[in-house]
Amino acid sequence: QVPTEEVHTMASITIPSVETFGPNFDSFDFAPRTISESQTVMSCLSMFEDLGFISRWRIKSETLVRFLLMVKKGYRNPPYHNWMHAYAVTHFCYLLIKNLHLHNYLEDIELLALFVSCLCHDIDHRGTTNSFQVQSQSVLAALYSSEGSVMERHHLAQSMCILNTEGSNLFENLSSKEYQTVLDLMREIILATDLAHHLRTVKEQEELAQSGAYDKSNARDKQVLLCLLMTACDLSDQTKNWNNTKYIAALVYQEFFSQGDLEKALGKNPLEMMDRERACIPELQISFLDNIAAPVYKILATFFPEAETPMRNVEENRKHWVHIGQLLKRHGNPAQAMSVEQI
Ligand SMILES: Cc1nc2ccc(C(=O)N[C@]34C[C@H]5C[C@H](C[C@H](C5)C3)C4)cc2n2c(-c3ccccc3Cl)nnc12
Ligand SMILES: [Mg+2]
Ligand SMILES: [Zn+2]
Repeated sequence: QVPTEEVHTMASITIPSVETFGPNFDSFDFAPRTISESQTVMSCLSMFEDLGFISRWRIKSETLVRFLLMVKKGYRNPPYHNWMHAYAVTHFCYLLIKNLHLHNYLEDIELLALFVSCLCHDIDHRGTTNSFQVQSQSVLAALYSSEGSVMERHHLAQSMCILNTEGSNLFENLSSKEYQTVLDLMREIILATDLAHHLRTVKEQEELAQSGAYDKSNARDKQVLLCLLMTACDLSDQTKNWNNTKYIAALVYQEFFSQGDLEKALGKNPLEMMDRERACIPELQISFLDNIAAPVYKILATFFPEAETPMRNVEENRKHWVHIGQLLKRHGNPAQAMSVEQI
């Protein structure tokens, strides 16, 4: 539940145009984390309006405001997996819809589902991984570990709760068929944010992109594309300037190292990337870019030539990590893990 007066105030104002948030708000080079947290909900309203979702899906502004405030409140405050991450991911989805003319590849309802899934995809994240849920025998593991993607199933469940709450059901004016479709799509899309799932489907994404035979009437083709687009949004901090990328790495490894500390306290051996004593951040980030992030934006650029900028920026960021790695070798003690503050 969110304060009623805040909802009414925001719902009564006219929604500002997206230009309010910066002249190049709709460009791939725009860094959404430069928007202050106090402006994020308003700029989400502007994105919904600018994408034509409010009129197309007859969304009441009071419902939209309450939904956005409930989603934002649903996020905790770990270093990385917080509301600002969800906002940055959602902004990249806005960029994709605006710059790639996705309505030629996907139905309107699929674009709505993708955009709303970006907002909700990490709700109530605790800053720990799926394997940590199982290792620590958390409540969430008890609920979902038999199906896998423990955290993603929880993010989905939390999202459904908000949509099922009177006054924050964004889809209240959709037909029952549309309603069922958008929830089914959100389920597929949010579960696709598990990187282990992504690694199982990336080959198919690559083949579809290279075939040049994408078929908008083929349900499987659309599902494969939606998963690619969602992962592209989730990793989009890697497609911005070096300052942003460096900052994000500091946040991600704060989360990872805190989990590693917890695992050691539980008598477990953390993965190297979670262990502040062993991790070499430049090395780990170069392999994350090579094995996970860069292929996503290469495939995206194969589908959509307009998506060249994000792909080039990832390549640029990799060069910075190589340079940092060399500096560390030359000046630092290679065994000593670079502290995140030193990045
Ligand atoms: C900058 C950056 N670095 C990251 C380095 C590593 C990993 C990561 O999960 N690696 C893997 C490596 C193998 C195979 C699977 C499962 C596990 C074993 C763990 C993935 C993620 C990283 N990541 C994310 C991110 C995206 C989606 C979910 C969670 C996160 Cl944290 N967003 N930004 C970053
Ligand atoms: Mg996630
Ligand atoms: Zn995420």
